[in-house]
Amino acid sequence: MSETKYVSSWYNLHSKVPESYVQPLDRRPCNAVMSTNKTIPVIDLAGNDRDEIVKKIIKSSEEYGFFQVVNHGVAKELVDETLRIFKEFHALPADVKESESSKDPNKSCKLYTSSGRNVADVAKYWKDSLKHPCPPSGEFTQYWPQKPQGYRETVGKYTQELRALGLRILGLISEGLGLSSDYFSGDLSENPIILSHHYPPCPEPGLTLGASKHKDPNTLTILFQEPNITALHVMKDGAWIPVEPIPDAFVINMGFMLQIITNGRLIGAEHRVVTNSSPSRHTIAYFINPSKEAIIGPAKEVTSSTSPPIYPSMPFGELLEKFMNNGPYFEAQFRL
Ligand SMILES: O=C(O)CCC(=O)C(=O)O
Ligand SMILES: [Fe+2]
Repeated sequence: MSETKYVSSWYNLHSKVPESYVQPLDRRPCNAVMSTNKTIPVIDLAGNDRDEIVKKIIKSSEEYGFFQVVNHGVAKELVDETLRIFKEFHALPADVKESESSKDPNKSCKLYTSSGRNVADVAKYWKDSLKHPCPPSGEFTQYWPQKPQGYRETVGKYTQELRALGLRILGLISEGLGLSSDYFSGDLSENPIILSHHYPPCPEPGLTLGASKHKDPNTLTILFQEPNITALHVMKDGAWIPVEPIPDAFVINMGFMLQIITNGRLIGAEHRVVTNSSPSRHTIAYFINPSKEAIIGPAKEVTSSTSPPIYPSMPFGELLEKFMNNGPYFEAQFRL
């Protein structure tokens, strides 16, 4: 069974995309409206002018909900090694991947395939993803894969570094919004998870998607994209903007929780992933997630009598369930 389960295992046996992977007409990349002149802002985190960096981060997050960072301080060797480990993981025999990713009976760590995120999904997606928690406490590490060799050590180091980078960026965002500098460092960032996505080559990229149009259900995402392949698109003003990979940069995007916390000022932008006829594409998504109990709602510092809360407050666990169950219809329903 596992031999045929993952897209990575069977994609090269077909010259056409199986019917269940063909998207409805209005979602196919071949029919998409692409933006011809916009790009996602790039921010140099090593710049001397801190105020300028803060301003750029806020402006990009208001306009696009996305930006890229360069000179972010995470060692290139560590990023390259982590990407190599994940690529090797997806290239392992299916039964090995399966046993390496199912050590926790509660399924904190899992390898899933072709699945979308919500009720709006009608066709399958051209990808396999490995996902597990990576909290600073080290809890759950005993359930992480042990293959390829060095997985736990490398992914452990990577997730520590990305946590520091994420908190640094959230600190800059807090500064720009008038929140305390440690606003996000407690239960709003307690439960990070890491996802390793593999999008194999696809014989008919015009018909399929690697990931549906979605907003991330978290606070902030730090994405590393394999160089030289463009496939991530961000929605702005009714058109898709491609996010070109920049060597050694990270893509930063606001999650829907940050949109709520900032009372709609920063956008949890919609994005999607297309496929390519070659080569294979790998990405690493680090999700900063609140604890289940953390109360998510507009921060009092960003609301006032003239700018009242537009969203209710509730525990993250409850909010996440509503978000996942209602998909794209959720946001309109959720507004006060
Ligand atoms: O792989 C990508 O380019 C994006 C992945 C993504 O959007 C996600 O994990 O939420
Ligand atoms: Fe996403």
